[in-house]
Amino acid sequence: MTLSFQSLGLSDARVEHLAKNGFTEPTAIQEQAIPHLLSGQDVVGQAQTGTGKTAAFSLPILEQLDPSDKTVQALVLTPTRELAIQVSNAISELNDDRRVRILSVYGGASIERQIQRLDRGVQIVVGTPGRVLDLLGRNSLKLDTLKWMVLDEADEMLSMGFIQDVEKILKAAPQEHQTAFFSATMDASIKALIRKFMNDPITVAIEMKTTPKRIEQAVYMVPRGWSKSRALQPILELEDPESAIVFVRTRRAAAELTSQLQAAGHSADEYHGDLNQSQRERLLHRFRQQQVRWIVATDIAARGLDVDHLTHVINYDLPDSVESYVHRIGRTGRAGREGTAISLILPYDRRKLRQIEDRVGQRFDIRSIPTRSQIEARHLEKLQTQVHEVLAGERLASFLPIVAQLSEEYDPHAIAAAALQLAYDRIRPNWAESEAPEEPIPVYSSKPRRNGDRRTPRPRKSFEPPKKKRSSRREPIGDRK
Ligand SMILES: Nc1ncnc2c1ncn2[C@@H]1O[C@H](COP(=O)(O)OP(=O)(O)OP(=O)(O)O)[C@@H](O)[C@H]1O
Ligand SMILES: [Mg+2]
Repeated sequence: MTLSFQSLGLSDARVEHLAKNGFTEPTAIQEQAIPHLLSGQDVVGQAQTGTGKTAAFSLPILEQLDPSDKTVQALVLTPTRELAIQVSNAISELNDDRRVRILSVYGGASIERQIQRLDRGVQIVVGTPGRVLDLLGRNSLKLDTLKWMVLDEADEMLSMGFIQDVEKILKAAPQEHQTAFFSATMDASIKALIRKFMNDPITVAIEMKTTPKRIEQAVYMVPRGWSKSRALQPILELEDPESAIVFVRTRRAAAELTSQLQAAGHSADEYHGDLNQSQRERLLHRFRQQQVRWIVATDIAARGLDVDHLTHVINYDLPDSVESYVHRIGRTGRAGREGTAISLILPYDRRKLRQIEDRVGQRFDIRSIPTRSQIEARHLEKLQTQVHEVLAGERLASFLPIVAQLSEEYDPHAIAAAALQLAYDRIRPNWAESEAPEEPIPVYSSKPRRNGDRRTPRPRKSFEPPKKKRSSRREPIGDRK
């Protein structure tokens, strides 16, 4: 049974405001976390990507903060700048009291302007650790009246790359405050840190062992002797993504693949840490406005981003960690929508793939690169769906006189087929330039699996890092050259 927002302890006015924003029923994490947060407890909240964790931690803060007090009462830390902006926008949308001021603070943007805003009085600050520390150091941000501290993407924030900054920030907060950690992934290694930073926390965990069912996950093997960029082409022809994030490992790979996609006439742009902050924000804005269809990104886009029309996530390169896979694919299939996640693999990726399978509790069947006839069939199927939609619409009537005229000479079936041919020719790939094979290319395997393929998936708690080289330290979300 789903509870209402009201029964969770939120005020009538807030519930009404939520309904206006399309929030009629709480999601599972909201249902379970909000009452604990309202009662003053520390909370560790784990729930799948795209299930409304932002509102789960923001609503109790908005409900209980004192709007007449102009000092900073809540601080939310996020691992990336764009996430700081997005979360502060989300909180602003949930807020209906004009006295409540929310500010995002992050690097790459004018610190003076952020200081001015803080001076004028802000109750909720959302920021990246680096800039928050900078502002604390200048005494522009003061935390002595802080009541709530939230780590969004907590496992990332407590990873080696961020932990020292986070500790310094926590030291600046008063003893008495409420702490909340939220993420879609929390591995066992952060338990000790939770004990260190939290006061008898309650853990609210929802469906942690799997990824959202609404995300269809597909894996393609790059054929022997093919480059990945060549293999990507028939996949894009088959899927024809409305809107996609293509994840690559390095900034350089992002730039290269973007150039290739653009040269082939696609609407694509690159998104990574070599861009300056205003370029990053501008691109994300164009992507949200659907002015760019595909972005080629490093892992700086893996966590938290909420772009509602995103239909596809493509792992051009597999991520380094299983957590990152979960977050990347979670950019699609949000808030009850459907989405598709596609991964391209090479034979040596099989081990990593196995770890991903264990984590998401699913075996993937490895597909070979789409053939021309598969692509053709998919396009015809799509065309048929579109014809159904057009038949249900009204604009159709204006074409009827042409049909009447043509039917003096031709059979109506032939006329319909001719119109379909015209439509199909516009959407089908240009086969002369296509890499799509005529015949399926067999998926090759390096070694047979030792225990055969019959193992049932066993969800695992966390990712086992490969034995060599990598230590348990993880880089902060950033990206590689
Ligand atoms: N109760 C609700 N009713 C309708 N939509 C909701 C509700 N709660 C959240 N949403 C919407 O769901 C989307 C995803 O929410 P959010 O970004 O908070 O997910 P998340 O759990 O933080 O995901 P991630 O792990 O990827 O960060 C947002 O667009 C948000 O507006
Ligand atoms: Mg989130």
